[in-house]
Amino acid sequence: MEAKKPGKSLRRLPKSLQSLLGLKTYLTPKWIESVSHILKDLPSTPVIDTEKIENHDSVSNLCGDLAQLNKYLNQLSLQRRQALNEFLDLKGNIRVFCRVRPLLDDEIYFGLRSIISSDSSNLLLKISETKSKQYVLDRVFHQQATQEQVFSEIEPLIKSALDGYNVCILAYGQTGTGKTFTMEGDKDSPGLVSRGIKELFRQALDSNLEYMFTFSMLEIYMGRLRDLLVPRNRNTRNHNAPCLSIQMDPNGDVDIEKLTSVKVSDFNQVEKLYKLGTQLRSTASTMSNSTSSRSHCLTRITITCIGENARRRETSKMWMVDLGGSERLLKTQASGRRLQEGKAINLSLSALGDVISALQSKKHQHVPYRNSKLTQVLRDSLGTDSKTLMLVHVSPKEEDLCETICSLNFAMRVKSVHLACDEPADVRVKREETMAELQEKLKYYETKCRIVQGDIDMLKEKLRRLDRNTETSCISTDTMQFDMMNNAHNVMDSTTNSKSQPGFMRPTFSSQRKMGLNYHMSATSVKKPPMPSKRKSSSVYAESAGDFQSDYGSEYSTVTISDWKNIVDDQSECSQSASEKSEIKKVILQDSEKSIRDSRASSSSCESSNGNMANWLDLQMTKKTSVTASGRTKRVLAIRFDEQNSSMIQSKNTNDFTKLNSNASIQKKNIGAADAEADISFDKKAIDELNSSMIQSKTKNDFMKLNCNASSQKNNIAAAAEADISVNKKAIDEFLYSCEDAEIQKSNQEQSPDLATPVHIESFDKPYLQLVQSQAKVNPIDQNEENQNKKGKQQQHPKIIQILWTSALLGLGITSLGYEHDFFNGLML
Ligand SMILES: Nc1ncnc2c1ncn2[C@@H]1O[C@H](COP(=O)(O)OP(=O)(O)OP(=O)(O)O)[C@@H](O)[C@H]1O
Repeated sequence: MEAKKPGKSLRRLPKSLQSLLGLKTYLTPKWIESVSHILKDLPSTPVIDTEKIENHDSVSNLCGDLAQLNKYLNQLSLQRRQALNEFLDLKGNIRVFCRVRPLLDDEIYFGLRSIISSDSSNLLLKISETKSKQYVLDRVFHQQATQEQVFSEIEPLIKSALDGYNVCILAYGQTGTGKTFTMEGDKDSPGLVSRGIKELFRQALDSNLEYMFTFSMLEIYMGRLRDLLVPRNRNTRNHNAPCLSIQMDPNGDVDIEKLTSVKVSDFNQVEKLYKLGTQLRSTASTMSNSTSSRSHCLTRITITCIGENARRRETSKMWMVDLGGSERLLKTQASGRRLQEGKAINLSLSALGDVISALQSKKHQHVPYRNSKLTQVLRDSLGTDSKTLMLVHVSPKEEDLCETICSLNFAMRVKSVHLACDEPADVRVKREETMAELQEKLKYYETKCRIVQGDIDMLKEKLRRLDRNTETSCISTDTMQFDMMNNAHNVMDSTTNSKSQPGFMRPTFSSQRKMGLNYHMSATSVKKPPMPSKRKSSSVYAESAGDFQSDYGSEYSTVTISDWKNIVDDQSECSQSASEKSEIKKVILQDSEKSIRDSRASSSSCESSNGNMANWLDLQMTKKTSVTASGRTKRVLAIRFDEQNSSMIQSKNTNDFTKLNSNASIQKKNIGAADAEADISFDKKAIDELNSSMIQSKTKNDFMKLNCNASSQKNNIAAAAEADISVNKKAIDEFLYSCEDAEIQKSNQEQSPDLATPVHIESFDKPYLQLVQSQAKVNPIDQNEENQNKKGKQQQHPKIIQILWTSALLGLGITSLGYEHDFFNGLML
């Protein structure tokens, strides 16, 4: 059989024997002499596992390269960011686009003709047969422009949002001109919200940084802010829903109290939430539009970059706003509630125009944010330090001419001053040249970033492969040694009178009794190497939720969106996915809410940490009283654990891998540590730990690779265990048969009190030999490992090592028990 390379344990042998000699006062001179002989015969230099060393060499080289590349990538990213920011500054931080709605089928049917013609930045409006008016905008999308084309102009803003800028995209226009179509889109042509968020996740994945996203949705209906991620009763949703309030935090950031924020990690999660939110939005049939939006719908995604200081802000926001339709109230002949709604929308749109105009002119000291809830909410995302895009929608119909002129006048009011006709031609040319240069730079940096990122990924892959190899060889060698020692440990377990001693050196139970040492032995006294503490399954989220809990003295209830879907609007739409229990809502309730809830006799399920949706909905309906409470409350939604797993499968995160990898190495070390106090069952625990740490991971690659590591470890451990079991059994057998002297194994002493007295091998009769062998067979650890992996590969130790070890063990046992004889001499080869 092929001899296995000597590993860690053999290298440690001299050291162990040296420390053995340190106990010479307790040992007989003959024993010392024998051990000294063994030492002399040992190779003077430690045996080196060259394969492992080579690996480590390459690993350290690769790590060095990786660090350099990461540094370079960070520099490139910074330069890219600067170029982008300059580019957007030149383009204007507040830009105004115009989109012309195509004539709809019924309009074509009735022979209506468009009064608008356009090119990329000019719009010509036919006012009469003889008169036209021209408008110059940052960009004009003609009637046939697709959603993709519109989105392509928005893309740079997504990058800015990831770079830490607040971004605000607003769809403005007369009712029925296609604002909702642009933002929401339909099944075949999704709108800007879906595309924007998808792109956000894509770019986040491509970058070498780690991001955290949360999703929120609210509407401003008649001056009231309402959470669109909180279900409301269908009949009362427009009137009795709780109203959120706006606060400014000390940094000047807007904070909307009680607004639900859902942590999201992929687009699918966002899509579900967005669909739910839009279903709750207030709409009604008007003369202009059968499903007219009667409120402003604001979708927010917050982006937090973990461990990156070079961003503009630690947490940035991207707002995507579908504004309510502007309308001439006289024309719509609205009355009652529709009239009130129309007035509220027009007032807030006018306030928005004032704010943007003030920001654009840069002459105003005062920006009138406080004039409407809309501008208060968007305050920190409309300023000079943010990127704003206003998409003005117009109708091509002649009958809408007045509204179109109003909308375009609004666009002129808010559009960038530098694009006005009064910009001198030479200034304009210069600006355009600089922009073109910056665009080139941007392209260069982006390509370079991609190439470097590719190199980094390649190096990481190499590292993983090397690491796996190292791990495998480490485990297969060390575990084998470890098991061997473990068997020795079974033979001669010990107390901890000298922790620095190898386990096998410690006195046996009976010898301690003989020596009168205070000895307590129990199964639990066997020490295990330290285990990494088990983390909660819903890692980051649970932690943050815990913080909220302590901050606000509140408690959670949990609601699944499937329940929610069943209760909230549109049964038919929701039923399709009603069985998907995808998200868990973790809501932190304030004390007032809690007391209301507690007082409800039937709310037992709500009181548990996993309250059901019906109770939660009930709670929403009783909130009329609770919203007046002064205490601050946060609502937080978390994605269900299995959903997180699926999302982590889709994400790529190098930090996680490193963390997990280091976890894995800890485990590996623990597994590999040839400590006689450990046992094989620890390996199984270590694997469980490793598996649990994998579950906490957020990345597919890491998950897969770690899984692969874990299984290879499992296999290795099982294989090594099996090999060792057989090797050890064989060694014991051989030793027992070939040597004339031996001591009874400690395990036998413990398990058979009548055998506790040491017995010479001379006195071994056949039944005793059978007993020793059967002990080895019934050793539960061995049995377990054998059952675990019967197909594991057999591994061999050089016979000499086995004899040396066993000699040392038995020698110590015998001498410490006071038996002196020459058996060592017989062992010397
Ligand atoms: N670019 C477009 N291509 C095709 N259809 C469009 C386009 N823009 C709008 N429409 C259609 O016009 C109709 C009205 O559009 P939409 O509801 O989006 O208008 P709106 O501005 O949101 O109205 P409101 O302010 O009342 O909510 C819808 O049927 C929509 O499908």
